[in-house]
This record gives sequence, C-alpha cells and structure tokens, in this order.
Amino acid sequence: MQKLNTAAQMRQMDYTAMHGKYGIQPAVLMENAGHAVAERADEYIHGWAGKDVVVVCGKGNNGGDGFVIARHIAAAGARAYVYILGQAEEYSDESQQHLSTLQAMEDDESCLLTYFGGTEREWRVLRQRLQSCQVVVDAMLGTGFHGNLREPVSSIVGLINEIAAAGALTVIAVDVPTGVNSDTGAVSGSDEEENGPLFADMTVTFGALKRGLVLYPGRTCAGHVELDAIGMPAPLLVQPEEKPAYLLQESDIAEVLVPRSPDSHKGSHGTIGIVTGCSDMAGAALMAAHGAVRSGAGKVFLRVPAQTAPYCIGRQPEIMVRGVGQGEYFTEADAVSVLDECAAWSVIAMGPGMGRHEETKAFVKAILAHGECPVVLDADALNLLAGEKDFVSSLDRQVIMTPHLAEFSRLSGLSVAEIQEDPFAAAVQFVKEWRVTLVLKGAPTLVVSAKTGNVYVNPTGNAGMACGGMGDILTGMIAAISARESRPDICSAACAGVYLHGAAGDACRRQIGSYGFTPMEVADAVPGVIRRMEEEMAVPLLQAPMILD
Ligand SMILES: NC(=O)C1=CN([C@@H]2O[C@H](COP(=O)(O)OP(=O)(O)OC[C@H]3O[C@@H](n4cnc5c(N)ncnc54)[C@H](O)[C@@H]3O)[C@@H](O)[C@H]2O)[C@@H](O)CC1
Ligand SMILES: Nc1ncnc2c1ncn2[C@@H]1O[C@H](COP(=O)(O)OP(=O)(O)O)[C@@H](O)[C@H]1O
Ligand SMILES: [K+]
Repeated sequence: MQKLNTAAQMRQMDYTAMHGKYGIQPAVLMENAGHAVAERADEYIHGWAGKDVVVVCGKGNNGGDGFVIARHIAAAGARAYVYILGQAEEYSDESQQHLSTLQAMEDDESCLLTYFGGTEREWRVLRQRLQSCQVVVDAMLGTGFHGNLREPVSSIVGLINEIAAAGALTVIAVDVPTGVNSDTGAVSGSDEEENGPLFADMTVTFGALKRGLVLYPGRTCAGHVELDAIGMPAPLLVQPEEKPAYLLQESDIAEVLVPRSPDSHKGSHGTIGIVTGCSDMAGAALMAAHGAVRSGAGKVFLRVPAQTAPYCIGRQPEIMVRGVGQGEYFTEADAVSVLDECAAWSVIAMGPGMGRHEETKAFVKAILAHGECPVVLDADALNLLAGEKDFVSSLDRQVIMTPHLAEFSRLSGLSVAEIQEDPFAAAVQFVKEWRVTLVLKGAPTLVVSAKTGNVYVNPTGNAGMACGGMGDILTGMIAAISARESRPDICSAACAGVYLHGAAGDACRRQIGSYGFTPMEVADAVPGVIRRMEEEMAVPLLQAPMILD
C-alpha cells in the first residue's frame, strides 16, 4: 500500500523530518527533492546532456526545488534557463540558500537566470525559449496551490501547454503539476479554460503520493508518476496519518490469493446467496452470479422472483436457481422462504436488477433484519434504502454497499458535484454515519472501511468498463471473495474484489480493445488474472503434488 497524503499531512511529515527528533536540515530535504527530480527524469528524457531546459520556479518551496534541479541538470550537461517568479527576499531560507548557489554560477553558460517581471519582451523571449527547448521543468506550484491560477503563472502554464501540444517538448512536474489541487484532484479553471492546469508527461513526487495525483481530473495532468522518498526517515514513510488513505497495490490483495487447501471441498469456498433480479432485469442477476462463480465461489445459489426464474434456469448450469413467490418482483411475503435458506449461506448479495417497487423495499429490509452473515448491497437495493440510514446503521451484521456516483448521491443526499469536489471526505462521512463498508465505484473506485474509516483507492480498471452490467459482476465477485477459505475481513474482500475486477477489465482491454468487451468477459478474465498474480508473486497455485510411488 502507498500512503496518499494531503498537503497538510505533507507539511506535518516535512515538519517532523526537519524539526522533530530527526533534525534534517530544511536545505538538505530540498536538496534531496531537487536531486530526485534530476535523477528520475534523466532516464525518462533519455539523458540531460546537450538538452536545453526551461526551469520555471514559483515563489514557494516548489520554486526552491527548481533551483536545486537547475544546478543538477547543468552538472549533467544540460543548459538550464531558469525563470524566477519571486523576489529573492520572498523565498524561504532554504530556497534562498539554493538560489544563492545558482547566482554564484551565473557566469557559467550552463545556467542562465531570469527574474521574470512579465514585460512584453520577457514574454516574447520565454515563448522563443519554450519553442526551442526540449524539456520544461514545472517548479511553479506544488502542494501550496489552491483556488484558480493567478498571473503570471496562469499564462505561463497556458504557454507551456500550447507549445507542448504542438511539438516535441517534455514536461516534468515537480511534486504536483501546477494547477492541480493536491488534496482533491480538482484543477484550476475548470469553468474558464484559460486558467487551466499544466499537463505534465511525468511527475516526480516527494515523500508520499498526493491524493490529487490519483483522483481525476488531476490524474490526467500528472502523466507518469514516480515517488521518491527524498531521504525521509523510514518511520515517517510508513507511519499511518491521522485520517489515512492508501493506494492499493497488487501485493495488498495477496491475503485472498492464498492457495486452496488441497483437501478442501466446495463447502470450504463459500456458499453465496444471490437474491436479486426482476422480470425485466434477469441478466443483472445472472451476471452477479457469474461474477461469484469466476471468483472461485464454492456454491452459488441464485434466488429470483418466480417469473424471472424461467429465464435464469439452465443458462449457466453451475448456478443453482430457484424462483421465489409468484410475482415479477420480490415482495415482503417472499422473505420468509429466502430467510429459511439464509442460515446456511456464507454471504448474501442483493440489488442488481431488483427493481424499485415499494414492496421490494420491505423484502430487502426483512432479509437484512434477520441473520448474521455479511451482505453486499448494490444497485436497486441501494436505491431502495436511500433514506434508511437509521435502519442500516443499527443492523447487527457487516454490510458492504457498492454505489456508483448517482446511487451514492441518492443515498447520501449530496449532489454529484458535491461528491466530486472531495470524494474522500464525502465517503468517509458516509461510512461514519451509515456504519457500512463503502465501495464508491468510479474512476477511481474508493473503498472505505467501516471498522477504521481508512480509505483505499483502486488503481486498476479503464474506461472500457463504463458499460451496463460491470457493477453486477463486481457485486458477485466481492460476495465470493468475502467467503473464500481464508475468510478475509470484509474490507480486504472489498479491496481485493475491486482490484481484481479492474485488473480483469485491463486484461480485456489488452486482449479485445477499449471498446465493446462485455461484463461477462470481464468475469471470465478473473481466473487468468488471479493465476498471473499468483505466478508473479510466487504464490503457489497448487501445493506440491504428493508422489505415491
Ligand atoms: N521543506 C519542505 O516543506 C519541503 C517542501 N518541498 C516542496 O515545497 C512545496 C510546497 O511548498 P510551499 O508550501 O511553499 O507551496 P508551493 O511552492 O506549492 O506554493 C506556494 C506559493 O503558491 C502561491 N499560490 C497559491 N495558490 C496560488 C494560485 N492559485 N495562483 C498563483 N499562486 C498561488 C502562494 O501565494 C505561495 O507563494 C512542495 O510541493 C514541494 O515541492 C520539497 O522541497 C521538500 C521539502
Ligand atoms: N472510466 C473508468 N475507469 C475505471 N473503472 C471504471 C470506469 N468506468 C466504469 N468503471 C468501473 O465499472 C464498474 C461500473 O459499475 P456500475 O456503474 O455499477 O455498472 P452497472 O450498474 O451497469 O453494473 C465500476 O466498478 C466502475 O469502477
Ligand atoms: K509543480
């Protein structure tokens, strides 16, 4: 897992490194940061030697990093044209220190300083420089940026974007691309294009990943992201923050990839009860069931309203289907027969294609109110439960809710725009109030643990998955994974489900292309993805076979 920090958490981390017991000199940390950019971008741009590079340095410490970068790339054989946006005396002590070193190099042709005042001539020269150089280093604004870009930064960003779009100019961002809010991924000028953010090819970020680098639209501006520890003491790199957020990595889901016990049987791998569907959405029920099968479920029972059953029976022979009641959708009276079976199930999933009839709401509440096994709620089950916070939060069982943005908006009462403004805050607040594990689906999907309030961001998945039915597959996957032999805790199961689902979507994109792969194909890709992960992580697929003779 990689920490995903806010600007405030970064300030605290920097402060502890410098002023707490570790006592690292501020200028040393800045030196490490600047050196890290020069080193890490070297390979990306195929070496600094012989390159003309414009380094634009803002007024804050991001600009200070730029001074260090200019010195290192000049030493590596580049010619650095350094544009300085602040007055020397405005800079922090450590930035001033690095600026003085650069000033002492001024006679050297490798490093040319311009104190940018914004005269017409200066703009003209800057444009020419940008047109003739090969690389731009964006050291204008980092974690200190908020709001909309002001001049002259705004126009410099516009100029760089324009020239980069037209030609062979590589843009390297320092810590965070200028104009991206490092906490939320919001960007400058979303409603006025001229104040838009910088689009970088590569971002070298320091100490911890920033949330704005993984959330859209900021993620689009960051390009290829590399994280450098910049010499931070190891405990600070891993120490949990007060309200932690993490980016999931493949190794994090190893918990669910433990090999099957060689003597296990179908009962060891979970009995999944999928209770969902209605007459015009039988496919959703089948897709959820298929997601469970492809994720390794021991047994999958599908319970659908009676009139949906004929469509489902026999479609997939491994799924055990029974029609409940007599109608086209579930009603409260149908709950009794399902509740009779629930006691033997490891997990229940409800919601895909269930319809939004009032009677179905009573059915869902009746199922939830009895029994102890975990429940995964998606789609219409969520729509039906909007306004039922008190009921859900007082349930004595583990609940995972998997809304997409519109469903989450209905549940939380927040508008989609409000959620997008700060999805972390909205998701964490919701989990606190509803006492459920939340899978807020989207690009990217966030998982928030009911137990800890920790946020996990999923890096896998692609826009080819924006297609009806993808979420239904995920519902079945999470249900099946939560019931695996290793019995992962509910949040780990949700994280693993989301990660595998996205990775299966990525495998489909590679094999089929960005358009037109289906939810069923994504489910079918899951076993292959698990096999690849097992091989790459050297988790044995099977225990060594016994040799009997
Ligand atoms: N010691 C530290 O704290 C370290 C900080 N580092 C660097 O320092 C950066 C953070 O430095 P700062 O806190 O000084 O912040 P920044 O350098 O990101 O930005 C601060 C400046 O931005 C201006 N600003 C804010 N919003 C603006 C807007 N909308 N339009 C135009 N100007 C705007 C502020 O007036 C201020 O002058 C990090 O991103 C990183 O690059 C690194 O050197 C590592 C060590
Ligand atoms: N652009 C995207 N990038 C990554 N994942 C995506 C993208 N678009 C959709 N997905 C994923 O596809 C799934 C869509 O689920 P959902 O909207 O519930 O579909 P449905 O309700 O039709 O089943 C979610 O898991 C979501 O994260
Ligand atoms: K920057």
